[in-house]
This record gives sequence, C-alpha cells and structure tokens, in this order.
Amino acid sequence: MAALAPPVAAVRVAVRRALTGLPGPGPVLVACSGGADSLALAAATAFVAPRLGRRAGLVTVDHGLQPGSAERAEVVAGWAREQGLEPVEAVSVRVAGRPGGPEAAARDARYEALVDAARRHDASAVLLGHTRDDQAETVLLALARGAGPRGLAGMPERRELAGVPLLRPLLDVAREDTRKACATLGLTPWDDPHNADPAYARSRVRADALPALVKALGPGVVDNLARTARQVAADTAALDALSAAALADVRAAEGGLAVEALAGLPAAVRTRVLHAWARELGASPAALSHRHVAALDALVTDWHGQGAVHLPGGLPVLRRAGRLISSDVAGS
Ligand SMILES: Nc1ncnc2c1ncn2[C@@H]1O[C@H](COP(=O)(O)OP(=O)(O)OP(=O)(O)O)[C@@H](O)[C@H]1O
Repeated sequence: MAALAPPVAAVRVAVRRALTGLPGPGPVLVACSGGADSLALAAATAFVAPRLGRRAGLVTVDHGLQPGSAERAEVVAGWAREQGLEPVEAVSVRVAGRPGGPEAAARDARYEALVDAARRHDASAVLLGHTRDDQAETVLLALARGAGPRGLAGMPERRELAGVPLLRPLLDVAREDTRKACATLGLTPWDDPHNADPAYARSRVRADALPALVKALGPGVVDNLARTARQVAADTAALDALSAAALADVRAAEGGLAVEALAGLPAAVRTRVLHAWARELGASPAALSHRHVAALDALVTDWHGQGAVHLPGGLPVLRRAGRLISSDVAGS
C-alpha cells in the first residue's frame, strides 16, 4: 500500500484532533468556500468523521457578489455529496444593505448563514479552514495596528457564536500543505480573486509583508507568529479569569467600583476590570478603545480632580467619594 502523502496526513490528523471528544451527537458542518484550505478540510473531514462515528456535512455560502458564484457553490455542493458528506447545502445570502464595508457585510452574512444551518441540523460544530498562515497574518495585522494582547492572541481554535461552536482545526497546518493535499487528492480549488486584491491590507500582508519577513528573518517566522498567538491567548485567558474575579471584589456596596481596591490591583488586571465594567455599563466593544480605558484608569491612578470620562455612546463615568460611578445609572 502506498504511504499516505504527508500533507494529506497532516490535515487528517488536525481534523481528528478537533473531532475527538467533541461534545454533542450532532453532525459537524464544514464551512467550505471551495478554496484550497476549506476544500482540504472538507475532504479530510469526510474521511475522518465517519471513522469516529460522527456525521459530517458541508455548507457553502454564495454571497452573490461575483458572476458565476451560484454555479460555483453548486459545484462545491455536488462534490461534497459525492464525498458522502450529508447534509450538504449551498446557501445564498444577501450582502447588500448591511452595515460596514463590503468585506465585513459579506462576513456577517456568511456567519449568520453558517449559524442558521448549524441550528437547523442540530450540528455539534461548524469547522472553518483558517490555517497557520492566516493566523500569522492576523497576528502581524494586529501588531501593526497596536491591537494589544487580545488582538495578538489571533483567532481562537474554538469559540461560540450564538450558541454554535466554531472550530478552526487547521490553525497549526501550513497553507502550503492544504494546497498540496488538494493536489494529491486530485481536487481543483477555487482561487478567490479577493485574496490577491491589493486593496485589502490582508492581501498585502500575504503577498508582500510576510514574504519580506521570511526573506529577512528565515522561514520560521510564520510558525513563530502563530505560536506567539497561542501563548498570548493562554496568558490572556488567565488574566481574563483573574479580572472577572477581581471585578466582583472591587464592586462598592453603594454601587460603582471602589477606587482604593482598584488601585491595589496590578495594572494588567485593573485595566481589564475597567474594560469589562465599561462594557457592562453599555459601551459597545467595537467602539471602546484603549484610550477610554486609559482615561478610566487615570481616574484611579492619576487623580487630580479631572472631569468625567465619556465612554462610547456618551456615557459619563466620574470619580466621587472614593468610587467610580456612572452618572447615568444612579449608583452603578
Ligand atoms: N463562501 C463561503 N462559504 C462557506 N464557508 C466559507 C466561505 N468563505 C469562507 N468560508 C470559511 O471561512 C474560512 C476563512 O475564509 P476567509 O479567510 O476567506 O474568510 P475571512 O473573512 O478571513 O474569515 P473570518 O471571517 O473568520 O476572518 C474558510 O476556510 C471557510 O471555512
């Protein structure tokens, strides 16, 4: 028997690891664009899932943004049925009329469709095809915009969206391996022209920035960036847990937060406590920046009688009688 090609094996091992011990009896649904990453993921899942006693299906989303996209989605769905995946759906979504830029609108529509399909089929998880290279690009973009540890933690292997677990089994697999796996299996992936469009920062990182770093610093850069994300994610999770406990401890009996208790916390915990509290008060996470948190922190650590800090949405927070309080919500 011919030995299994290493890239095919690498993708299967990654999928096996993600599915082993996955809670819930439902099928897993592979989110597949027809690109090399998610096509290799779908092929590996079709192989691995039945061997673990798990049903596996596939959802491909037609954003309706390019000519021929509906036909392409049908080709992906037809291929999936031939692989024995079940259920298989090609879902059309409407991107126009959503808030944000076209990329964000397409992403929102896609995730909504994936979560909806997962619910309809009682799926135990949706599998996404992001690779180690995607993770490295994410970390580099986060570094460049000063995103802080939460951004440097990159994409999580697992998160929940509206109660549906989203898994990324290939975060430790090189993009090159998904391409090689497709070639070995005789699959022809579709290349999304958006991925090479220099209008997008991610495309420029993929085409120029990362290759330049690899050339200057060596081929380990991609792996090292992805590993950094994992390490920061673990640290961030630990700090978040400490901060949740600390937030409970610093709440003042009369409402708000006790300044003296806050001042006794390490800065990394205190700023997280203030961030979590600001969100609790209603500040939108998208609009809440490190500047807002720094201004709240200054009410604790650099107090000189300054005025209220205005959180996104105009919500004022002030320091009064040893407490931080939101003047909109009496005593909070
Ligand atoms: N049209 C699609 N249909 C189904 N799944 C898709 C589609 N496009 C992308 N995906 C899923 O999302 C993964 C990532 O794709 P891509 O990198 O193009 O999206 P992204 O916008 O960067 O993703 P994210 O929103 O998670 O940042 C793919 O590997 C695939 O699992």
